[in-house]
Amino acid sequence: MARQEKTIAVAGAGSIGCYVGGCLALAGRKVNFLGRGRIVEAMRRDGLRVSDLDGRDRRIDPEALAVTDDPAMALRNADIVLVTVKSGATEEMAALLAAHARPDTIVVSLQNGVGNADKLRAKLPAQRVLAGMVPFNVVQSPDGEAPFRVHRASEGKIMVEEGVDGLAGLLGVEGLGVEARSDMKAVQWSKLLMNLNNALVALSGLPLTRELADRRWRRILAGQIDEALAAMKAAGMEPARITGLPPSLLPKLLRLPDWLFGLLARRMLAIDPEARSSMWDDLERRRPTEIDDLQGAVLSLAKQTGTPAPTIERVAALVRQAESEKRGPPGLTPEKV
Ligand SMILES: NC(=O)C1=CN([C@@H]2O[C@H](COP(=O)(O)OP(=O)(O)OC[C@H]3O[C@@H](n4cnc5c(N)ncnc54)[C@H](OP(=O)(O)O)[C@@H]3O)[C@@H](O)[C@H]2O)C=CC1
Ligand SMILES: CC(C)(CO)C(=O)C(=O)O
Repeated sequence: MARQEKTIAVAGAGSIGCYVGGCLALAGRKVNFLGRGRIVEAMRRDGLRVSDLDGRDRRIDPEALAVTDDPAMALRNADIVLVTVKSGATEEMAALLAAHARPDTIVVSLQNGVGNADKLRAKLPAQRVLAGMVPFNVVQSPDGEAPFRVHRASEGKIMVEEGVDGLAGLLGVEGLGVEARSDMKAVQWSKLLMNLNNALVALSGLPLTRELADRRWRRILAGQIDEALAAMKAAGMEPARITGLPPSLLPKLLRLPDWLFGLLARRMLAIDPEARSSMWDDLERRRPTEIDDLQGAVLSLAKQTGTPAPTIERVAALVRQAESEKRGPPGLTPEKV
């Protein structure tokens, strides 16, 4: 795949879309950002700042950015579309792609959850749709900071489904490691285990490092992971190894005393102190969360396989309550969960 001539559209210019698209644009790739509202206005006015916990801090001037809220303009000449909207907006984005993207466009879902690539496939029979997985957290600058900044707050390589020659090379640029994988379903289920923590960060309101440093929160996460692993086992599914540790050992690691966990999980804890979770971002902005696609996906599997999942059910109920109250992250203690 010849790199410089390809046009890459970012469908959903938010945290992940602006970080990934920003790294690609900085590397000289042609990038169209499709976004809306506050972020489109900010990027048009002041450009984009892209930083990371490895110390990179780079800027793109507004004149060098192709940013629009017009789907036709962003999508019609795209060779690759990276879908970076939240799960609840996937169907809407799929309809825009069906209307505006070329049949030979390759669509890559860079979303959490295990069902978004399939939702896109169902609406886009002509296009090739690949699943992807983003392991790192991205923090957006607070409202009013200029230029709008996206900061990669933890480590890890993006994984994309194999099958399109040169795709990992096209997307793998400075600040952005990309690996092609043949086992994306197993990768996504494994990421889902990590994402069971998004809700705990959202309910506590704590930064990820502080939440993970507290064994009381880790025990709740371990309980959710145990339930998810039991449901996956009953369904004959094995989550992939995407961190240094086999997924089956995660609950054991999480239940260790704080001092030992801190020692053994040093790599896992290389996280910016500002990082929280994308579900915390949603409660903070009074938006719908991805609870149905994260805890909800495990609950569906648990129901199908007849395995109990009381911890996940309770966490999901608390997130749904916070979502409907629209008062932001409720700041719960582990005892309240
Ligand atoms: N944030 C993170 O650190 C991580 C996120 N992920 C996953 O990546 C995916 C994206 O998350 P994230 O980047 O946080 O989400 P964001 O909400 O930050 O970004 C999505 C953006 O897409 C915009 N959007 C939605 N629909 C449209 C549309 N029809 N046209 C134009 N713009 C649209 C949204 O605008 P509006 O706000 O107006 O709706 C929003 O700005 C999720 O599945 C998430 O779970 C994975 C790893 C880490
Ligand atoms: C924090 C992280 C990287 C892992 O849970 C994430 O996927 C998210 O915020 O959605």
